[in-house]
Amino acid sequence: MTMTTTALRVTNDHDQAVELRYNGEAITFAGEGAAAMPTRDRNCMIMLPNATKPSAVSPIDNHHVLHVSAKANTLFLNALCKREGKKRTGLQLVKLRYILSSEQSAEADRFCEVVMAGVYKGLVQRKRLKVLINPAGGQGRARTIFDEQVRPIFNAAQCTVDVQCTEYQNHALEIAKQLDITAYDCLVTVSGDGIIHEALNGFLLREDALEALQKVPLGVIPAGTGNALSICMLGEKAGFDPVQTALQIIKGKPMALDLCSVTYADKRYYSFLSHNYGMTAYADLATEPLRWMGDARTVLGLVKEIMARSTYPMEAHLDVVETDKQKIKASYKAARAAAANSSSAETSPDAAAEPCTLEHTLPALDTPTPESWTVVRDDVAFFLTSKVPWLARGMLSHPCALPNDGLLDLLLVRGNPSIGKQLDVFGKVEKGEHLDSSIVEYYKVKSFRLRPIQTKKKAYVAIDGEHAPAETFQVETHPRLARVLCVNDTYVDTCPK
Ligand SMILES: Nc1ncnc2c1ncn2[C@@H]1O[C@H](COP(=O)(O)OP(=O)(O)OP(=O)(O)O)[C@@H](O)[C@H]1O
Repeated sequence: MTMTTTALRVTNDHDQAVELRYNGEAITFAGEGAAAMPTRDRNCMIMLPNATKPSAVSPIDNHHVLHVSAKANTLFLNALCKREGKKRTGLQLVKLRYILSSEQSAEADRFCEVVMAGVYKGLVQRKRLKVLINPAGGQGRARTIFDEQVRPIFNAAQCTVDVQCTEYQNHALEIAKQLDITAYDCLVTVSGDGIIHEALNGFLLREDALEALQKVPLGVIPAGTGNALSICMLGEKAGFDPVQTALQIIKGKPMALDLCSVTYADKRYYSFLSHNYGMTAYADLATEPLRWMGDARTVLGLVKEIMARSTYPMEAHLDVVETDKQKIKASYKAARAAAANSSSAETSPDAAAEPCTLEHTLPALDTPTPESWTVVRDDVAFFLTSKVPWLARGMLSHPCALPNDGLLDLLLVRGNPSIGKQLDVFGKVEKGEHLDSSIVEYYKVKSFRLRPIQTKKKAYVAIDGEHAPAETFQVETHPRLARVLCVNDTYVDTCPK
C-alpha cells in the first residue's frame, strides 16, 4: 500500500525555502534551501539550514528519525545519520532547525503528528528509561560512554532518563527488585553481561516477577568486557557501538528471551547466557588475575589446557531434544524464517506464543532424573550449554542458539582428542565453523543435570561467566520469560552452511 506524501514548506534563516516531504518511509528535503553546511558541536552535528553545501543526510528513513516537533515558530528534527568522510563510519546525531511562519502552526503540528506516528509505528514514543550504569564495568568507561554518546541520543528522542550508578555487587539486583514498574518503559543497563544477570535476578525475586519481566523490557548499552547479549542482537561490530545500541533502545521492539533456572542443593537463581564446565570454564575463571591482557587471557588459558591435555570427569543427565547437527541447522533456519514472518504480520509475534510461566518441573536434585533422559558419564574436555550464539567477541560457540526456542544448545567435547584436533576446534570457533568437527557434539536440550566429579585438579563451573560451585546442579529452561529491546526479529544470522 503506498502512502500519500505529506509535505511542509519551511524556511531556513537565509530566507531560503525548504520543503520537507514524508512518504511514510523517509523524510526528504527539496527546494532552494535544502542544502546545508554541517557545523559541529561537542556531541552532535547540527545542520544549520543557512549554508550552501548540499546536505548528505537526505533521505532520513523511519528507523533513523528520533523526533520531530514544532514549537514557537521553529521546526525541530532530530535524527541519526551516516557519518560523512573517508575515515568515519557509523551514525552521528543530527539536529535540524527550520523557521515556520506564524500561520503554519496547525499545519506544522499535523506534519509532526504524521511523521511521529510513522517513524514510531508499533513502538513506544518518548520512552521512560531507568538507566543503570556500572562505573566499574569494562575499563571503567561506562559513565563517559553514557554521558558523551548515549544520553544525547536519548534526549534527542525526548526520552525521560532516570540514571542511577550501581555502587556495589548485586546493587542492580536490589534496584530491579524494588523498581516501580509502572514508572518505566525499559530498564537500561550500561555495563557488561554481569549487570544484566543481576537485573534479571532482581526481577525474579519480586512477587510480581512475571509482570515485571514482561512489562519492563531490558535495554542494553555495551560498556563491559563481556557484552554477549548485545553482540547477539546486533553483531560483533554494532553490538559494541553505543550509538547503534542506543538507537536499538529507542526503535527496538521487545523480543522474548528464554531464561534458565539454575538449582543447587541450597539455592536457586536464573541465568540467561551459559553453563560452563571443563577447560572452557578454566579459561574464563582461572585466568582472572590476567585481566590486564584483555581477551587474550582466555585464549592463553585454553591453549594451556589443551597442551596439558586436561580432561574433567562428570556425569550429565540430559533431556535431549535433538542430537543431529544437520537437523539442528535446518530447524535453526526454519525458526529464523518464522520469526521474520510473524514480525511482519500485523499481530505482535508474542501474540501467538504460549504464555510464559515460572513453573519448575524438574525432579528434586536428590531424586533420580526421568528414565527418558540421556546419561553421559565421561571425561570431557568441556561441557558448555548456551542460550546465545556468541559468548564473547570472536567466540561464536553456539551458532544455532535462538533467543526463544525454549532450548539450550550444548557443545560437548568428550575424552582427550589430539592436541591438533582441539586446537583446530578453537581456531574455527570465531566463525562458528567448529560445529562440523568430528570431535564436537552439538545437541539441543531442554534441561540437564550436571555432576562434576572431583579429582585432584581443581574444577571450575561458570554460570553466565561468573564463578559457581563445582557441585551438582540442574538447569531448566523457562521459555520467553524476559524481554529485551531489539531491532531485529531474532539474533543476527550465525548458522554456518
Ligand atoms: N560500583 C561498583 N563497584 C564495583 N563493582 C561493581 C559496582 N557496580 C557493580 N559492580 C559489579 O561489577 C561486576 C561486573 O559487571 P559487568 O559484568 O556488568 O561488567 P564487565 O566489565 O563485563 O565485568 P566482568 O569483566 O567482570 O564480567 C558485577 O559483578 C557487578 O556486581
